[in-house]
Amino acid sequence: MADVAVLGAGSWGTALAVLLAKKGFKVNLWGRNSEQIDSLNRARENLHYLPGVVIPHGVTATSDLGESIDSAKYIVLSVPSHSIRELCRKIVGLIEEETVIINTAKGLETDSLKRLSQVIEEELSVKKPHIAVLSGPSHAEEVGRDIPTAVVAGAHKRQVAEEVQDLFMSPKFRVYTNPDLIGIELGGALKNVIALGTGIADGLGFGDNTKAALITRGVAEMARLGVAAGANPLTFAGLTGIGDLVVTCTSMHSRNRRAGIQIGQGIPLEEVLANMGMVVEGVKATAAAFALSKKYGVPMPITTETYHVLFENKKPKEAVVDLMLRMKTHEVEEVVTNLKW
Ligand SMILES: NC(=O)c1ccc[n+]([C@@H]2O[C@H](COP(=O)([O-])OP(=O)(O)OC[C@H]3O[C@@H](n4cnc5c(N)ncnc54)[C@H](O)[C@@H]3O)[C@@H](O)[C@H]2O)c1
Ligand SMILES: O=P(O)(O)OC[C@H](O)CO
Repeated sequence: MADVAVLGAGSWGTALAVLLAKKGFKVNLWGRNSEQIDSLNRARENLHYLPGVVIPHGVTATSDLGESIDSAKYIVLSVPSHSIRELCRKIVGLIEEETVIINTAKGLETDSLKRLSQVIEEELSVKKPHIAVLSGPSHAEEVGRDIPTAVVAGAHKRQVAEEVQDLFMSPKFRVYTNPDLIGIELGGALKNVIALGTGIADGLGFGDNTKAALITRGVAEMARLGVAAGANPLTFAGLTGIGDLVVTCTSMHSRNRRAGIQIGQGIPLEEVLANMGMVVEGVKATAAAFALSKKYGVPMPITTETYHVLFENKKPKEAVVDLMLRMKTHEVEEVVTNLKW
């Protein structure tokens, strides 16, 4: 019997499986592609998604979903956000009431605009498992190589968040807890939108001033939407807000930033996505965030301009001019801080 089943054998699922196996847990890693799974078991390395990281023998990879779950108490979801609902429908008959489902995907459901924990809760409602999220600044390439990293576990119940904290916590992987699921999940999804925008600015050849402006004004619009949706604004000042923004907007590991750079250089979106070979969550998240900003009546200028560039063929340079010259305003918003002149 496995202790943990990690569903999704891409970069993140593999890195988390490696981390848990190094802690001594028996881990089953499920991937839908049987050839890739066979290769992973043979080479003890995920050659496409996480090259150079040795997979310990505590990890057993399989393409059989039922076999992977194997009565595991903890199930980690590490597939792209657009496939979370479909995966939950497949596992609902395989889990127990006391199972802990830990979502690690960062995104929103594009049609319903729901957060992923809401999607999971809906699909698994007959079993009522415990649901948690794990999020924060954490590139698989670094976690797989034991580079010190700090993230956040969130859940409605403190005891569940603390269980997840204990499960993952290691000398190289520090886990905090936070009850603010709305803030954690919106932070994880929206930072990818700002990273695309920041990448576009890099692709246009702009500098560090531009990046600092986009990161800082990015967290302002993320928090503004978060507050309207019921989040704690302070969550956006934490690891799942500014922390994940910094790592995604500055690192060459980030697929969202790299995709943005290419778009800024004039390469069409379809071509960029076709060549990436990995998920670029920020593209779908941009459409969802743009719709949420309208739904809540919250201005999100960077998200809006990123949406125009990605989906309406607006020239990135024009988007920058429109951002710079939009209606002048003051910096600190009452909605976030209650500070008034
Ligand atoms: N890579 C990271 O550093 C990192 C860190 C934190 C969170 N995340 C999040 O984890 C999630 C997964 O990202 P990733 O980096 O592992 O992506 P990836 O592109 O590296 O791998 C995705 C994996 O999911 C599989 N997959 C795709 N569609 C599927 C479907 N419909 N059903 C089942 N499997 C499917 C692919 O075959 C692949 O194995 C994303 O939401 C991402 O934002 C990634
Ligand atoms: O490679 P990205 O842009 O999907 O970012 C990966 C992680 O979310 C960073 O925390």
